[in-house]
Amino acid sequence: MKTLGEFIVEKQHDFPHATGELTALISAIKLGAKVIHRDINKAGLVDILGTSGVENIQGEQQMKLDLFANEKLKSALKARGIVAGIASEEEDEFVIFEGVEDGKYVVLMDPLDGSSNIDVNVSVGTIFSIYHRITPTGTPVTEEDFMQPGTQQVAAGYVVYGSSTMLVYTTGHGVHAFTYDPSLGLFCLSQERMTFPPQGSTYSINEGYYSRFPKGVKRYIKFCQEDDEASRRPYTSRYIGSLVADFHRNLLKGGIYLYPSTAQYPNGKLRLLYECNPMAFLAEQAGGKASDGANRILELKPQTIHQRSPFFVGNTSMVDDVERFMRENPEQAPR
Ligand SMILES: O=P(O)(O)OC[C@H]1O[C@](O)(COP(=O)(O)O)[C@@H](O)[C@@H]1O
Ligand SMILES: [Mg+2]
Ligand SMILES: [Mg+2]
Repeated sequence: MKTLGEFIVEKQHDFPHATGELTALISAIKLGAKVIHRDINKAGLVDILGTSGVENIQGEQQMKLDLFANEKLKSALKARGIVAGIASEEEDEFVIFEGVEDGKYVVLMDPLDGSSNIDVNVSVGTIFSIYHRITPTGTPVTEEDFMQPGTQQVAAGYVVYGSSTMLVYTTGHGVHAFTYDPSLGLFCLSQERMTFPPQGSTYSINEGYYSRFPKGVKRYIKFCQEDDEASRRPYTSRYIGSLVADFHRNLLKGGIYLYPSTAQYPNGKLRLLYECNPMAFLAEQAGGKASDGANRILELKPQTIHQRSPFFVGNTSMVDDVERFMRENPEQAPR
């Protein structure tokens, strides 16, 4: 049995100039995940369910668990003295860590993904994306440090709080999964070098919004539901409503997750910097693909911290199919 700590130290050989700081950074996220796991597991017994009564800059109600997870991860990351600043779904602006101007890294995070599932005991997650800062150390980070394309990510990953709690990450050398053993307080290696199965047959989209989807997406959904044994259609429809949980299932079983532009979200719902980019890095490292319907997610040039993007991620052939239907049916989502 190999723990996450041992595995990361072992993998430092992948980086000739490794200093151990990235190892320390991921272990800070690991600590935050343990604390969140502990309270999520007894959510009904502690006061972390329900809304906080406060709205974030995106106009969304912040759940108590959103704020709890944000605080725990923020303090764990700051305490390590290597992260100079963070950006988070739950922070209106990027946060400069005072006194850590020498930190080489910045972290972007979705502290609690799948907020609509918090109160109903359905799997939720945490998503993280790590970059080297581009402004000089010894100075406070600036917005520039967070506006890097996804191709510049040093590492990315997620934690899924489900029937078991798992941490899945990549540093550009494959995708590896660790399962949390609460009796030992350790994340232990459960899958190394994960890849999408050759063919997928599950599609994950909120079909309740069908009438609001672009024509190309509507055509793709019909394609998924047609009978064609050779291509394993009709596909199965599965939608948990937590990106992390839907992605994790599709990574294991083969499939595609879709959140297109809609009338309500003309630029898509998911946030490029701390949802799309990290999942896209993982998907590509697992032999899959991530697109906004036409472009590679990782090459998109960020403009703002909380910008949204249409998001299609999963088996390469399935994302290719969506892109083809979008090209053949260029009509946008009805306004
Ligand atoms: O309820 P909808 O519109 O289908 O949206 C569900 C999607 O929104 C999200 O909940 C957005 O993430 P947050 O919960 O972190 O805001 C995704 O996890 C999920 O896939
Ligand atoms: Mg999210
Ligand atoms: Mg969230």
